[in-house]
Amino acid sequence: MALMANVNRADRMPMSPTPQPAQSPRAELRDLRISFPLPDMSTLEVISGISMTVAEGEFVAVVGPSGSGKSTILRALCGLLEPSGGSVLVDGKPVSGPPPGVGFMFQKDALLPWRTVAGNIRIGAELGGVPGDRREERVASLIKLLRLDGFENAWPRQLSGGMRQRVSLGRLLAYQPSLMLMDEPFGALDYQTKIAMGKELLSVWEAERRAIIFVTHDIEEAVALADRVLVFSARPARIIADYKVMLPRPRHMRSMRGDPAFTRLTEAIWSDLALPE
Ligand SMILES: Nc1ncnc2c1ncn2[C@@H]1O[C@H](COP(=O)(O)OP(=O)(O)OP(=O)(O)O)[C@@H](O)[C@H]1O
Repeated sequence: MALMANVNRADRMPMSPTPQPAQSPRAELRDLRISFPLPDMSTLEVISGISMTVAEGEFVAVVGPSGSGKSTILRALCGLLEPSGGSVLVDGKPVSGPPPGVGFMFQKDALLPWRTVAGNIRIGAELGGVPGDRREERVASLIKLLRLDGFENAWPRQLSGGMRQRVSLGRLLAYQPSLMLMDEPFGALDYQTKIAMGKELLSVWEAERRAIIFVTHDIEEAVALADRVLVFSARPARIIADYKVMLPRPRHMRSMRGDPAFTRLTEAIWSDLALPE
């Protein structure tokens, strides 16, 4: 494990066992192990005993090398694959199929091209069981929150990449998930749009406080957004560090980058991942 000389030790939480939040966790992995069978009859061990919890309303970012198994844990949490060992719980219940109240957002948006902006967001409200008489109100408030006013009747093909991701986020929020699984949701956007989307996500998260697991390759993005940053090792993945991000909220994307605490934490994670200068 990397040296932590530059980091306030209070920022770093004990590695084992994972601390239990006071409220019942939204999501919990207990000694999760996942292996995949390979065509030559051997097995690929991807996750080797990960334990973690995500409390209600907590924003947890996950960083780690490519292929370390970050997306795999999200797939396990949404019931898309069965663990080889350990357990996966959402709202205290073992996951054995897509759990209710869990929503996803991926790098590539999956907007329906035959539905307008409002229509795409409305799907989330429909699937999330928002009563018919409250759907339009919910859709309208999300359109406002995500600054999509004036584009309610636009088609996905008429939108920029950032706007499409804002619509995806609107659809996810309309579903009213208690746990949001986000897999590099802004990874395909240009730098400026990515920063703007981070700001957008923070403002809706600060308003709605839903639990989030946010997978990213971008260390600065992880620190800027999250309450905690988990660092995965190379495959088979273990959690090699669990940082509490002590930066105050509300966070301001630009000024925060000049904060020495921000720099110390990003540098510590760079060293954990042994990334070159
Ligand atoms: N169904 C599968 N069968 C075999 N191997 C798989 C399967 N799904 C994932 N893997 C392997 O598991 C490993 C972890 O994949 P995963 O997509 O979780 O990594 P990741 O950390 O999200 O990577 P990246 O950051 O590049 O997106 C990879 O080596 C991948 O090839």
